[in-house]
Amino acid sequence: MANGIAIMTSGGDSAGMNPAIKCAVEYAAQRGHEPFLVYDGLRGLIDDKIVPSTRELVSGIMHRGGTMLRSSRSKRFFDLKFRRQAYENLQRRGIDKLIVIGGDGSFRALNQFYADFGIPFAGIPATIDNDIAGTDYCLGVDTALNIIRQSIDSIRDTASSFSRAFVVEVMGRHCGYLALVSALSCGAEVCLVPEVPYDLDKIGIRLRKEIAEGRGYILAITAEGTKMADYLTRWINDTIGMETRLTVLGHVQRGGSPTVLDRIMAYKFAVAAVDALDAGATNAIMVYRDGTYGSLPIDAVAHQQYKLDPALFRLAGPLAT
Ligand SMILES: Nc1ncnc2c1ncn2[C@@H]1O[C@H](COP(=O)(O)OP(=O)(O)OP(=O)(O)O)[C@@H](O)[C@H]1O
Ligand SMILES: O=P(O)(O)OC[C@H]1O[C@](O)(CO)[C@@H](O)[C@@H]1O
Ligand SMILES: [Mg+2]
Repeated sequence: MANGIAIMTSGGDSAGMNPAIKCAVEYAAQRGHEPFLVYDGLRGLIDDKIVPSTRELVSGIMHRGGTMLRSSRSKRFFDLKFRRQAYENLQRRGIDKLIVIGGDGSFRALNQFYADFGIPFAGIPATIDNDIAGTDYCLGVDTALNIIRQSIDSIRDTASSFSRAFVVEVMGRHCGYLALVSALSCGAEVCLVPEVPYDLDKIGIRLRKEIAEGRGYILAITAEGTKMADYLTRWINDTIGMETRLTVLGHVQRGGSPTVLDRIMAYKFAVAAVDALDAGATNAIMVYRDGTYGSLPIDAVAHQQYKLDPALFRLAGPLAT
């Protein structure tokens, strides 16, 4: 009987992927499976970049950011012809289960693959965007937040020294989670995210009043999904009358050594993924919700809209008005 489990990473890399790879390999072997590694994500699945894993291959990776398996966004995987090629690569090696560490798009890809060829998979949520429905946490978020925190703390030093305003754009695709948590934890004055309506007139009245009372500098955080960074920079400069600079943090947010939280979460998710496959799950996503680990069927995750935590939503209001 085939007992190969292939482990892969897909979509945007995030810190915590490496600890998840290591744990999945080691735990799968302990449970009597033959672990394989897929390099280059879905592209590698198609192009047969699949090797049996050994302890050596996954040693010394715990502290490294990104993914040692590398990742990709593959147009070809949308095409059945290439998915069939991927299936044949797995079949030849006796691989009958997959663990995918990635985001919602990667889960949809593997769900399509399951519908085509019946290869069960378990998904481990890993994306700095924290935009996966059904889970409060995705691997990489804490590390990204710490990098953003460090950057904003540094920007505050120069903002206060020069009595300037700074607009800082953070990643997150359509999700405002990174921006909002960063704004709250860094004490920003303004935060614009796609999920929360904002009112520049009210923000203007508030900032002018604070400046009249002695405010010397301003920190404003925007989520990339608002596409407001350039406009807000000009608006603060011209309307509020404070010299303003823009910093787009960009891909620096995706790198860095995983934090303790990301390492521990990676282990929990990886063990849960192997256990879920052993228990007969066919397309389950590992989740962490209200302090509890569990799994959800793919439809409750990849085809649902992510919703911002209502408590965060309420805290965001004062920063957007
Ligand atoms: N319906 C689908 N059918 C086949 N392949 C798909 C499907 N949806 C997504 N994919 C594949 O999954 C890849 C990864 O998805 P995506 O680029 O959205 O990243 P992600 O996994 O959501 O991670 P992140 O959002 O953090 O970058 C896509 O580039 C594409 O190759
Ligand atoms: O790395 P790429 O392909 O430029 O994609 C950037 C996107 O990926 C993410 O970093 C992760 O999904 C988003 O926050 C960002 O919009
Ligand atoms: Mg995604």
